[in-house]
Amino acid sequence: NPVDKSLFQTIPTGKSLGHVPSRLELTSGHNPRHGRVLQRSDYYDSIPRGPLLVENGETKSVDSNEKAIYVDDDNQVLYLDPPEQAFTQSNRPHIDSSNNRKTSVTATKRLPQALIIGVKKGGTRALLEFLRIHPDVRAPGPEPHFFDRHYDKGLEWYRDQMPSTLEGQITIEKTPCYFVTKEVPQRIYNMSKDIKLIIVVRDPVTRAISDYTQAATKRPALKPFEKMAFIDNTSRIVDTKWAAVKIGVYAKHLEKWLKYFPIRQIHFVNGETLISNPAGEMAKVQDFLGLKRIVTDKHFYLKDSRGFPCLKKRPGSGRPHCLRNNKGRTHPHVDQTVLNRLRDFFKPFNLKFYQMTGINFGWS
Ligand SMILES: Nc1ncnc2c1ncn2[C@@H]1O[C@H](COP(=O)(O)OS(=O)(=O)O)[C@@H](OP(=O)(O)O)[C@H]1O
Repeated sequence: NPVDKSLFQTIPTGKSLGHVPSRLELTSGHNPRHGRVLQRSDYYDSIPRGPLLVENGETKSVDSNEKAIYVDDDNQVLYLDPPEQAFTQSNRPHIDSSNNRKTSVTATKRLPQALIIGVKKGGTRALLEFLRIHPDVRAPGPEPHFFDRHYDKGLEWYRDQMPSTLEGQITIEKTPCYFVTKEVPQRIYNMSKDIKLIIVVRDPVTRAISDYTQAATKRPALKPFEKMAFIDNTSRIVDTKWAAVKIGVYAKHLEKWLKYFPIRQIHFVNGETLISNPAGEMAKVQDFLGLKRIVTDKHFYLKDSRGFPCLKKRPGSGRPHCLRNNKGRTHPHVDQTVLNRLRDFFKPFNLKFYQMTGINFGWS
């Protein structure tokens, strides 16, 4: 019995889910967390459901309604999930009840086959949200931070952070810190040497200001950007130890990845073009992942004066969806001489990066 995979994306629940377990297993049995026997007839698709609160990558149940709340690294609420689609008695794919075994669908949690590894403030959230429109892509909302923070929890923990996928669907996650954490390339290689890696890059100077803006939102007493960027303001020697600067030396970080992965296994997304021409960048990403080009310009609209592209329809709800206001923050004014000094600093590293990738990003 072949199953129409589109069912998994399009069927609305049509009823309130009420307070249901956050995850239903495909097999019946006792769920220690909820202390009851799960029946196959409850929900079949094993999509993680609310009520959930996801905080710093941790998932907790909450007592409110059936919305999932995703928060970003800086603890800003990203979005509230609408009730997700569920299979009901009438639209559920066929199950062979005689031997109580699934015959036609294998929805199971798998380790990722692709990762968005960086860069922080490059546009990684936008890329992930755009990819999630694709019916053959599934991804967790929060950043798992497995290879940098939670590696000691093991691969089974990591797998458990992933949504269930059907045969042929790609599991992907994004954790921008991976790109700059020195242990990570080898750890990823040990999991899968064939994994596809995606890096969203952006002019390192604006990236640094974006990073600073985020930090200053959390710590209003933070020194001005100009004071952070230089070891001392008279000599204007760039403080290469400051993370906002260090992350932008892309060539140095990339060298570490190339010890484990060939360059053809890494796809570079132009973060600036992801804003000005999202469909163009998405076409290349879909090609790289071996996906049919389903996400196209018909999925986007330009929202407002900020000029960021938004989705016309969010999967699940069908409503328009823009990234929250913690993306696209207004940057502070930075003195032109400071910008020039930083541009000079990054120039040789940018040129090296263009050589390594074979792409001229045009930042210098
Ligand atoms: N469609 C859309 N909507 C809103 N924002 C967009 C979009 N596409 C890219 N961007 C840019 O993404 C920047 C944030 O990057 P990340 O998502 O990688 O940040 S984070 O590392 O996960 O915190 C964010 O940086 P700032 O503008 O500096 O806030 C945006 O410029």
